[in-house]
Amino acid sequence: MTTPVNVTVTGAAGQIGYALLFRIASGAMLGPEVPVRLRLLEIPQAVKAAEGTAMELDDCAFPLLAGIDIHDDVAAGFAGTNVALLVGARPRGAGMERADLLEANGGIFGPQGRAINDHAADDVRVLVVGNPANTNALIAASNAPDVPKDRFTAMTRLDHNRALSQAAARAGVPVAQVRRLTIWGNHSASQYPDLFHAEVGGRPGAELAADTAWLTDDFIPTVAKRGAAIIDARGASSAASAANAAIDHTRDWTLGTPEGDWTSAGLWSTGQYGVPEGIVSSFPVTSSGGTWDVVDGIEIDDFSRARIDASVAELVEEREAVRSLGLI
Ligand SMILES: NC(=O)c1ccc[n+]([C@@H]2O[C@H](COP(=O)([O-])OP(=O)(O)OC[C@H]3O[C@@H](n4cnc5c(N)ncnc54)[C@H](O)[C@@H]3O)[C@@H](O)[C@H]2O)c1
Ligand SMILES: O=C(O)C[C@H](O)C(=O)O
Repeated sequence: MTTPVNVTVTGAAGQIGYALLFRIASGAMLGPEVPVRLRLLEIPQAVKAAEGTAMELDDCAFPLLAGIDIHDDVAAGFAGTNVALLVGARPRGAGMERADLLEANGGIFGPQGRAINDHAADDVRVLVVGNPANTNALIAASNAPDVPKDRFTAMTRLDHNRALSQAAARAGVPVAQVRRLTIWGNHSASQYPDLFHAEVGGRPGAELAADTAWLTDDFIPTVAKRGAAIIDARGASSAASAANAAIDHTRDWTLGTPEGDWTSAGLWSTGQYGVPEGIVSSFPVTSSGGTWDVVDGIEIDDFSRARIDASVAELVEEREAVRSLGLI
């Protein structure tokens, strides 16, 4: 039997955790042949709820599920981990300023980065879902000096999937006929969903984007503010779609992206497309052999440049804030 892959999920007793764990255990993330051992990492108050989820996982009798461990200690939670999904984060509370949120999350992602550095497997791959996802990924990566920076990613796949769906609806084509869309920048309202290089129903995405009123007043804000719209409608942030995006991201990272397409992921910038080095920004990416590569050679016009720059400026500000707090 193949050796099980160790998958750690933080915030396992939360909403996203509940939508995520069963799909990982079913084989949707790493493939139908790969057994998984789940490590659920929670804060002490939520361990009992995680135990309930583990009971339900047992009750599914998933053939690929090789074991479940529950931890409230970061070192144990990441021991030997191959895939770490960092979902648990501190939500913004009433009266909390952005700096308070960054500081509270620094208290989570700094120690988790150090624990990954010291205890995870050599091939560890990390996806940060908990918000602010890009800067939390930056904090975790900065606290893991022995782990290559390209192993830390932030999730913008949900934004990417939202953009695919909006573009397909506009063109009246199935979502499978939308390819090569890009989310640039931050997983926040400043992100830039770029249709100009996409293909939609066999036609250039630039044809859809030529309707500037629709592009700027509808498509871009609908995608960028979708998270807030879901919170408004559900009274809670997106969970099943976020879990689905985490599955998509990790599956593509591990098994590769389809030929002729690309996707979006938050990666440690090495300066591509004028994005400053050392921030975690979303880029157009392909994956093969377990490595993300930023797609080369995309021409960026003035319209796109201004929007990419604005989102990147927000990431640089977040980096300065966490730097001044001593978190990186
Ligand atoms: N990147 C994205 O696209 C995206 C999309 C949706 C939600 N999110 C974010 O994902 C995060 C989780 O969302 P949710 O709806 O599951 O929240 P939730 O409040 O339902 O669950 C969060 C869980 O994290 C746990 N937790 C808190 N601190 C922890 C720590 N230090 N270690 C381990 N676990 C800890 C909590 O006990 C809780 O069970 C939020 O930050 C949310 O904003 C990101
Ligand atoms: O939790 C949020 O603030 C929103 C979430 O990041 C989302 O995009 O759905």
